[in-house]
Amino acid sequence: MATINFGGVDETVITRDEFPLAQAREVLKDEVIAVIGYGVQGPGQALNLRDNGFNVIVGQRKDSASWEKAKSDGWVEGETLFTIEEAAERGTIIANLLSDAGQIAVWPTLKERLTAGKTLYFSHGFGITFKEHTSIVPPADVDVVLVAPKGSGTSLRRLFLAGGGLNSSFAVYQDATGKAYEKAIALGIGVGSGYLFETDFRKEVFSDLTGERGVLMGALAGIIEAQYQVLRQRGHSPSEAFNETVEELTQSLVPLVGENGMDWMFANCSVTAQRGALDWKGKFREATLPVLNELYDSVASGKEAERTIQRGSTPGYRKELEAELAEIRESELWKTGATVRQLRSK
Ligand SMILES: NC(=O)c1ccc[n+]([C@@H]2O[C@H](COP(=O)([O-])OP(=O)(O)OC[C@H]3O[C@@H](n4cnc5c(N)ncnc54)[C@H](O)[C@@H]3O)[C@@H](O)[C@H]2O)c1
Ligand SMILES: CC(C)(O)[C@@H](O)C(=O)O
Ligand SMILES: [Mg+2]
Ligand SMILES: [Mg+2]
Repeated sequence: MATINFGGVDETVITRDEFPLAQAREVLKDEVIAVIGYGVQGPGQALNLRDNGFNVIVGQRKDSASWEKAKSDGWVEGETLFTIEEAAERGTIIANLLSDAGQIAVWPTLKERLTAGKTLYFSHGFGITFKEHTSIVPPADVDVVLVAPKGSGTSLRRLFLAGGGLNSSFAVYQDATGKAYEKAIALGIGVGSGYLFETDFRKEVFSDLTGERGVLMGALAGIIEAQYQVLRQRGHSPSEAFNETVEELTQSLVPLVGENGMDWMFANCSVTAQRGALDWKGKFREATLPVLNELYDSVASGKEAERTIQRGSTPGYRKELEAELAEIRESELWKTGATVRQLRSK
């Protein structure tokens, strides 16, 4: 463990230097990690764990698209790929990577197989924190831990294959064996984390739901739509509106922010741009602060969880979701994006 100063605040974090892969393998050498669910996080975590030398099996609904995907990723039926019931039976660490709404329906199946000394693992504090809505209450004699990669399962796998790691938070909710803490860290290293920072289940879910509804996804998509609309309504072409709103953001400026911070990105743009951005930044902050506070309140009150569960448990919801995504894909903005992406290689 290392104490690192983050902008003036000391935090204890774990990196692969302090907790190398060999140590993680030693901690988990007698464990069978059953990754339940093979959607987005499932493949990323299961494949990274497998390639890192851990004993991993996958549990998935048979004859689903994800079952076929698991087979094409090299998981073998009857050897490393099982039904959810059988994988949970065989696993000593049950990694619950079903969708958050799906976890409710499958919970009785998992609970029955969580015998004393096993570990229940999550990548989100959702099920435990919102137990009034999910009824997920683990038996007292199992360890309950969390490792939440801060990014898509796709990125977790891509970064791993490129020799890097995605930062993750980790938490222990219940330590029945006295070893939950080291197991959580070992799992975090095993799934391919960059550095690990500690949290608790409640803070993880509150921050995660806020982040994805806010700057990371919801606010980003909303502000892009708004600016594109303004430029189009003021007579600019799709190319001009898209390049000034999205293409430059993703291809030029945000990578600069990632490399060296916001001020460095500013410093690498014209003085004209810097003056304007500095003058307008505050207005955007003040305009969005009330919305972000409203969002946090909605998360903290359980309203967001309730809606996620209610929508996610509605039959046919996946189709509705796909229709909403198709509406975005088919909009002028994002159709322009598709054309612009094709032109990148020209
Ligand atoms: N998607 C991400 O990149 C990401 C990132 C960090 C954390 N997480 C967390 O990881 C967990 C898994 O998320 P995900 O996005 O990979 O899930 P997902 O939506 O891709 O679904 C995962 C699997 O759940 C299965 N499933 C859903 N409902 C089911 C049911 N009723 N019965 C049986 N199987 C069912 C699906 O077949 C799928 O294989 C969640 O807790 C999520 O919040 C996800
Ligand atoms: C990848 C995200 C947005 O960070 C994750 O939180 C999710 O729910 O998929
Ligand atoms: Mg999330
Ligand atoms: Mg997240």
